[in-house]
Amino acid sequence: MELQLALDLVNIPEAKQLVKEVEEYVDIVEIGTPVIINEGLRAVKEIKQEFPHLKVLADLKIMDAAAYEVMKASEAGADIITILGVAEDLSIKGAVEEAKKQGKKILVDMIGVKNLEERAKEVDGFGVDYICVHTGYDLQAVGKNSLEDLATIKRVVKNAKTAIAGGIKLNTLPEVIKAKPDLIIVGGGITGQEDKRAVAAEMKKMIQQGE
Ligand SMILES: O=C(CO)[C@H](O)[C@H](O)COP(=O)(O)O
Repeated sequence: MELQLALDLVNIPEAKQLVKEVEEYVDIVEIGTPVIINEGLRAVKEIKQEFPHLKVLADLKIMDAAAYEVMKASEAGADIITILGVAEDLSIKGAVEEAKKQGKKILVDMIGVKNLEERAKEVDGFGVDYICVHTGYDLQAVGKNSLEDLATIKRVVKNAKTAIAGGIKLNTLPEVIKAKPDLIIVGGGITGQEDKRAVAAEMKKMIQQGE
């Protein structure tokens, strides 16, 4: 199980500072959609340059023009690029093809997918690298989480790695670990804490113990 730090509400200098604090304990740094909207792919480029030993995920949440956007994120240094599960089949296949050309990986974010089981089976057949269940901020606000969805995709996904995101905190991490996703994505559960390094270290320890 890998741990991904999601950076959403920071600018580039703040992102660098945050990664410095927790770099020993995370496997992947996510440059979140709001950061890319504010700072562009320069954020991906600068983080990859400063932390070349970490994998960087560009959370583009691609919906269209997939091959082009995967190419641009790859050029900026992203190792993993996200596309939405609700995108057209052709877009997801195009993203996978371009990522393979560039030696990169594709994570499909299943946020907003209604027919989760059926769609997860389909996108798993497209050769994507990760399939991620995700409770976005708007559903977190009404008390939802992705544990049930994780169980659903774990049942049907045969090729891709499974991932989970959305509101995971230290106190909810044990039940996530028990469900054994390949990748656990944590944003505010680390970035919103007073002692980020200590929380990241504790999370990493719990994940290692759960393997
Ligand atoms: O992609 C995202 C929002 O769309 C976030 O990066 C993801 O939900 C993880 O952040 P948090 O743990 O704070 O929910």
